[in-house]
Amino acid sequence: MADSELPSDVQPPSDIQLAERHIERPSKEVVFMLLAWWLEYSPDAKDPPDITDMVEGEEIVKKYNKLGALIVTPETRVLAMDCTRGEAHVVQKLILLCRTNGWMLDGCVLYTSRLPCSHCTKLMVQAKLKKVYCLPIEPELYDPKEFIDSDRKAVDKLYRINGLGISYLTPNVTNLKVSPSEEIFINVRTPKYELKRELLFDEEFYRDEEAAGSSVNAGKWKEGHLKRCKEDFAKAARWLSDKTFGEIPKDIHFANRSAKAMHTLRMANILVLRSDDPKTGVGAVITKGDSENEVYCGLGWNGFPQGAQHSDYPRAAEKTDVHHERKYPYVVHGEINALSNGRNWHYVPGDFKSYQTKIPCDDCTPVLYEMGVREIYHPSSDSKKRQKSGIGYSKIQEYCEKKKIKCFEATKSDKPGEK
Ligand SMILES: O=c1ccn([C@H]2C[C@H](O)[C@@H](COP(=O)(O)O)O2)c(=O)[nH]1
Repeated sequence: MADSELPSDVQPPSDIQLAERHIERPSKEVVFMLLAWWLEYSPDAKDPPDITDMVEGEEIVKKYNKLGALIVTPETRVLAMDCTRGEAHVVQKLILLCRTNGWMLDGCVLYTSRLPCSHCTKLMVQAKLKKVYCLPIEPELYDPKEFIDSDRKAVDKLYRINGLGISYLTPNVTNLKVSPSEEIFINVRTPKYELKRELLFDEEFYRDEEAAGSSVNAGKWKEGHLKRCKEDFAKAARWLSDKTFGEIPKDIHFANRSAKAMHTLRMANILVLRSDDPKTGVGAVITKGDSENEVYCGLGWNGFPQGAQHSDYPRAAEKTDVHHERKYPYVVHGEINALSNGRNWHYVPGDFKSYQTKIPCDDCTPVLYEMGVREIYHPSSDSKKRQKSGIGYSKIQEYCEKKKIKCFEATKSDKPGEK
């Protein structure tokens, strides 16, 4: 709910109360899993075509689900991410993209929305990935039913022989905050959208896995585990559909590229979950290329420098006017983190886009420009709030007027949001 919508007797928390607040942040694993899930909903995502194989003299037609996937380095940086877009399976494509760029994948972790098929798994082993996390939903290969079991056995063998770890991960969203920058999505209430994803596995599955001593789901399934997993999954699906992932509202525009741009902006909104700024979370996604072939290059959120403990730096914005006693000199901005975490940079000036949950400040605008960002997508900006902030936000206007950067503002009006 926006401040202006608060009932008159309810005061928003003061700057100091905010600064003292303990922030519940989901783990990076949870955020990566949510991103993999969200990537399945990309307007670009497409189920790959069927593959026909000969098995025991008979033709079988194998059907596959699309999925979302991220490859994450041991230092927890996202090296590559995408959804299945067409013919090639996304896991294969991402691994090959990394390898052909000369990036070693030893010890990297893969987050996928579904258990990858054997075609993808053997490449994961070959690339020396360390671990795979996926949602406990229907696997990538889903038909014919009688073949699923056989492919799972092949996948399981690949995991077991090569010591590749796999866990089903149900994102736990119990304490997730609603960030101030989520207001754009809350102002325009998203129609309730039921996620059509069902937990695949039933009691029978868990029992079989245990009996087989399978490395998939290795470990004992304790009494009550399945129940908790089901509850967590239902909660996560509800959270995704209500708070962040609802159907893209028809009345928010980004000129004529609304669906894809809104999808990426919402991805930036998921990243806000990891911000440790007590007042304003900022998420940013840097991409490259035109909308047909847009590649995700870097993800970031604002926060105190790595390794910072709660009391290491001043956390308030307005408590004092003394520069070094406020949070501003210490917080690393979302876009800067996205730029510095980015890989996939074949440096082509002018080719990059930034999707961010706040307009860029006067420090970030020139950096974005000089790093090659030429388009910025952001939610509608509240100028009253900007004036209250300890940072300036006027330079972006100047860059737009000089046609150095184009800004696209998500607006609720009938008119396209280009400025
Ligand atoms: O371009 C920008 C501008 C600001 N941020 C960050 C910096 C701070 O952590 C917050 C702003 O805090 P206020 O208390 O709302 O002034 O946003 C950023 O990441 N990128």
